[in-house]
Amino acid sequence: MTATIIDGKAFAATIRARVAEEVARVKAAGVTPGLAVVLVGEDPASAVYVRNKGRQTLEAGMHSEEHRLDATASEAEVLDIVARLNADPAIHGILVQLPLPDHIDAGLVIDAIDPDKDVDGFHISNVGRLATGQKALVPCTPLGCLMMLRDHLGDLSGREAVVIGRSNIVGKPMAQLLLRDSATVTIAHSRTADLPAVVRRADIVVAAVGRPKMVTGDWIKPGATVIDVGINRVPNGEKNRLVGDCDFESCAAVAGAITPVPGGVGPMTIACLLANTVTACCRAHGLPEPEGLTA
Ligand SMILES: Nc1nc(=O)c2c([nH]1)NC[C@@H]1CN(c3ccc(C(=O)N[C@@H](CCC(=O)O)C(=O)O)cc3)C=[N+]21
Repeated sequence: MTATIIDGKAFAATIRARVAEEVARVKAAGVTPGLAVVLVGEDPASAVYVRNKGRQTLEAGMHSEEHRLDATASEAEVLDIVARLNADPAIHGILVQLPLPDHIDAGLVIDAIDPDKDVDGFHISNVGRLATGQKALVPCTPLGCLMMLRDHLGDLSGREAVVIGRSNIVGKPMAQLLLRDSATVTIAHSRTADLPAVVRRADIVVAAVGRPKMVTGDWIKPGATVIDVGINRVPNGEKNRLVGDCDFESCAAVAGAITPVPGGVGPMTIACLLANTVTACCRAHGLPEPEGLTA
């Protein structure tokens, strides 16, 4: 194995330490950043995420609250909670955990969140602000990926980046961020002709498709930087095991650097959620924004 392992877990800990410093600064100015998470029903895949998020929010010195609703809750009930959180001055960040049950229109709920409290960056106005280069709240997973890429590679300008996956949550905002850093960006997806050949051009590969071990070493240009966003649960004896969208062993034999799963992108996502909450708090109160924690 030749690739450098990009330790997202360790990097995320440094980001959280920076967030804690910023929280202390903001508190000294008389405000405590607050994050509210809304959960509808039980999604086992999200359980670890929710637990870690709540703990790390408190560890950073912020206010944290969880609003749990039954899986049978109506759309109106969810919209009502969002409206109350929008109006609550103690709350600077609102995250509605996805996926929502089928009977609730997720687009409607997301667009009901005050865009200035939308720490997921999923609201249509944050999507538009990012795409047009205005000040936005940026989705946490792509933001975490960008931080790791900048940390590892420095300047991204002129680099060939291939994003595999076109979701609104990862693929599209990732492409926007890479473009803003002047990379040459290709978005590949399930209909891309000769996907391996497209990926082989890339200096930067971001895999966000949700298919275990889909990307193999023969797709990777020697020395490329590989960011594996996939968090796939696959059966492993009695228990489940987490694997990424990349086949780690074969990719690591060719890549210059690669993120592991677990311990790569996942912890950075949570760190960026905390960072976005502090950023949103500073903007709401006209305080200087944290440096190095935004895109
Ligand atoms: N509105 C919304 N925003 C989200 O950002 C969002 C969401 N809904 N729904 C669920 C997914 C999932 N997600 C994860 C984040 C971090 C880890 C994470 O920290 N994973 C660790 C360990 C996980 C483990 O051990 O199971 C790792 O990869 O190392 C996992 C999953 C955010 N999501």
